[in-house]
Amino acid sequence: MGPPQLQRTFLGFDLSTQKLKAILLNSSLTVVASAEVKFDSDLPEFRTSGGVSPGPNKHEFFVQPVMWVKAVDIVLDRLVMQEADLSTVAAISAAGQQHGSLYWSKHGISALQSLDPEKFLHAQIDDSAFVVNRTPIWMDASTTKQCLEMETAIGGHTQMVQLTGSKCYERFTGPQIRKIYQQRTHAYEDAQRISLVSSFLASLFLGSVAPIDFSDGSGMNLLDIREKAWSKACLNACAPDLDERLGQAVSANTVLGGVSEYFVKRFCFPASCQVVACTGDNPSALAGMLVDNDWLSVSLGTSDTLMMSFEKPPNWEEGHVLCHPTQTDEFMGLLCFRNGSLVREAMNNVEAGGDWVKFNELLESTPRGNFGNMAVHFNDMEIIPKAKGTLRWNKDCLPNSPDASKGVIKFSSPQIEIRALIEGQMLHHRAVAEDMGFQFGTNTKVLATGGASINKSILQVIADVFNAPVHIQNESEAALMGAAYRASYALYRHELDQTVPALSYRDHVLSLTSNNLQLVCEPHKDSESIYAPMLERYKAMAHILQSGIL
Ligand SMILES: Nc1ncnc2c1ncn2[C@@H]1O[C@H](COP(=O)(O)OP(=O)(O)O)[C@@H](O)[C@H]1O
Ligand SMILES: O=C(CO)[C@@H](O)[C@H](O)COP(=O)(O)O
Repeated sequence: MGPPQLQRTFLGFDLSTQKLKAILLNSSLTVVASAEVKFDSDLPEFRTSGGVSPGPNKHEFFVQPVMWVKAVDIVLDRLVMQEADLSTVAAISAAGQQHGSLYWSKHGISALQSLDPEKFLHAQIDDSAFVVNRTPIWMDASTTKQCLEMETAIGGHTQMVQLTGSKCYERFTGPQIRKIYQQRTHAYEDAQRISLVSSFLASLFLGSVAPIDFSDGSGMNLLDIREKAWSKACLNACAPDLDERLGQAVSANTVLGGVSEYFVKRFCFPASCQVVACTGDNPSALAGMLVDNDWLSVSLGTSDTLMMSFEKPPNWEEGHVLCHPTQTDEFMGLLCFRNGSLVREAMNNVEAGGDWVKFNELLESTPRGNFGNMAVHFNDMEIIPKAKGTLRWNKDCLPNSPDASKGVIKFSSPQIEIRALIEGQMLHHRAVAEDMGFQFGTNTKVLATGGASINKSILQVIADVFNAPVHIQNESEAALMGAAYRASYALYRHELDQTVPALSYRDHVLSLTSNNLQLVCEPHKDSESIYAPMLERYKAMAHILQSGIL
């Protein structure tokens, strides 16, 4: 047995749309155990599809919070079954899908503080712990009215962008809270505290309601991202007495306190184990990627997201600017595309019987550029641009031709359908990233993560459309790794003699582990000549879909 410091482990979680994942890293930040709980298949009693349920009204999506609590019970049991030694865990942190909100009842807060280690968490943090049992998540797009009201109240969307880094988006937590306040006023009044999904996980481990961190807090249209404090104007525009329900926001590097006695007694965590502020899954993915500012980070989870670091917030009113999770003086740019994996999955089911190997064979059997066939599939209302519908163009369709808005009904083969989907998705992502100010150039490198990043055929299309080499890390789950890395860094800062200068987050992590980047795909030489004109055609197609809903 080595010295105690070398026996310490760090536990990270990622509560994303479809799963709860856990990872245990040793003192050299290498994986020693991992486990996951898939909501649809492991918790069928909640009847989710892709981890969520549609609400009764258009664009409404929700989750029952108890499902997430139950998933925590199960994932910890699964770690123990793998003989993970939880008595070595020095610090815990987590990532959570962004924007979702949980509304704690008075009873829920006292239950958190007095958990009985003889019982499951879900038997104690049950429906009565929350005043809203069908809690909105990021897929919910039903708050257009509240967005307008909030922006109007603070003087328009430019003002909202200046303050919070984003104009009001339907899924952002502020408009969602306002909807609860307006439509379920009693529930809002009874809510003692409001958590994000990330700070909810921190609360379970802490045994009291945990603060929201600046990065995930930037996805609410409530935080002043420059001042790193709730904006009074935005709070007032949202709902009354909101500051006391949110509590003070903190840096993602904050050690919040010791783990709840429940985990010490039930799972043998050491009493010294510290809980570190949790953050959103996208900021956590950026933290897990350990890359510098030349890189474009691409997460292919349920949503496709692009992430980049900025020293100063870019001047664009679409997209999102968040407080950076690890470089505390900097910002991160985030673009989120709703029509990501679920659209690919639907196409895989129809055209390749749900078999990704077959899907890839079909994708690879068509040439780059797809003989001039292109498609845009916004099955659900896309976030940027706000557009819905499907449009297929063959080589003869031109932006000004009379049938441009109808396009063609179906392509002649599954091969063409599949390539048109993947090329169309990546052209969409590139066009929006360029609008945000990301410059694709000879230095650009892409790092891919998330569930679909194991698919090399899709990564090759990204390399070609972005005209940049694509890398992956050894572990395909950057958000999860980021959670455990941050736990290690915050504890290092917490224990550091204050007279000694602290290493940066990246230097700390890289002093313990290597980055393990693997180059997986390089762009073909003719890529730019093929995809530059297609980018213009894509823009015309997206414009047609966008005009359709205006
Ligand atoms: N081989 C594959 N090729 C393409 N997509 C895949 C593959 N394996 C899994 N996926 C996609 O990954 C998605 C889940 O990614 P994940 O990052 O776990 O999601 P989340 O973190 O949002 O819960 C699934 O919706 C699935 O479509
Ligand atoms: O809404 C956003 C980001 O703004 C989503 O990216 C959610 O954070 C869900 O993440 P995944 O489960 O798709 O990783």
